[in-house]
Amino acid sequence: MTAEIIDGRAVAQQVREEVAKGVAELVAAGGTAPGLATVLIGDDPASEVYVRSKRRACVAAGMVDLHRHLPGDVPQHEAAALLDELAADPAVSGILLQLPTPGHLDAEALLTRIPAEKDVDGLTTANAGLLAQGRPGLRPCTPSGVIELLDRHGVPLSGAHAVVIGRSVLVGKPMAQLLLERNATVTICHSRTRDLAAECRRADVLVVAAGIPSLVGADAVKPGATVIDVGIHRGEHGLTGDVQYDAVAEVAGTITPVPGGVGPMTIAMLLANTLTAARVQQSTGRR
Ligand SMILES: Nc1nc2c(c(=O)[nH]1)N[C@@H](CN(C=O)c1ccc(C(=O)N[C@@H](CCC(=O)O)C(=O)O)cc1)CN2
Repeated sequence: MTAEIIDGRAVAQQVREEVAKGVAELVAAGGTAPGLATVLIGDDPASEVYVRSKRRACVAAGMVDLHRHLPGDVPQHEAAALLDELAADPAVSGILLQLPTPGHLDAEALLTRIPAEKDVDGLTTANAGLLAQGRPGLRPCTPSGVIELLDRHGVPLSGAHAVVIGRSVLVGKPMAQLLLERNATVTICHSRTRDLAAECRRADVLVVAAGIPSLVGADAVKPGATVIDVGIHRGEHGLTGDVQYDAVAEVAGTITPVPGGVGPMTIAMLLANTLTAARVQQSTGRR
């Protein structure tokens, strides 16, 4: 059996077109084009690539690019002051602090400067709390992109057994909560999980966000399962994920590739969140 491949680039393009339409409608109705402030600190090459893609996507969707770049040795109080300035600026609908930040900075403390309604990355304590309580809020981009991929491919979640490998604040924990919100039975696995392969074999939907190249092989996948690979690793053979793609594609029913799977959805969902944030701010007169 060879798995159906989920084309993340195609779904991301659909989402981006829908967002562009939403922006045009907002402006036609007398609103203001959403403004996205990406904040990049330092010159990590991968972060530069991601932020450039976010800025291009933002402009292509009809939004205003309000990017800010700080030097890698910026003191904590200056980075915090920039976020405070963006938080107070009515032209800024959404703020995104690109992660990771340089080691001398306390990224968690910086995130607290972002108001929940402008937190288009869904990473503040306020939005994480709303998600944990099952209340509306801005959701982290990568896990909400995974849900979008599953929905648009008709993968049933209610009553399904979902296994998430990874417990990061960026992906694993919110992923598990979003799956729970959709009535999946969710198991979270991590580095101390005993017999990882046995846990994974119980999954109808397996989301791998471990950050370990080729961690999941065919022995860990139930025949016909949906396998979503969130990992991304740069090696001599190009980009690879946390899943042994060729072997797992022989067992799974549906699978995401790397590249071209979850990655493009991260940027598409950032745009969707920015439009949502702008709509809420403009409808409540906060802008
Ligand atoms: N503040 C944030 N920081 C980081 C996040 C995030 O969601 N918010 N996620 C990652 C990196 N990331 C976005 O920032 C990201 C990763 C991958 C992709 C992507 O499109 N990947 C492509 C391959 C692109 C390439 O050639 O490198 C793919 O998988 O097809 C987009 C965004 C960490 N930091």
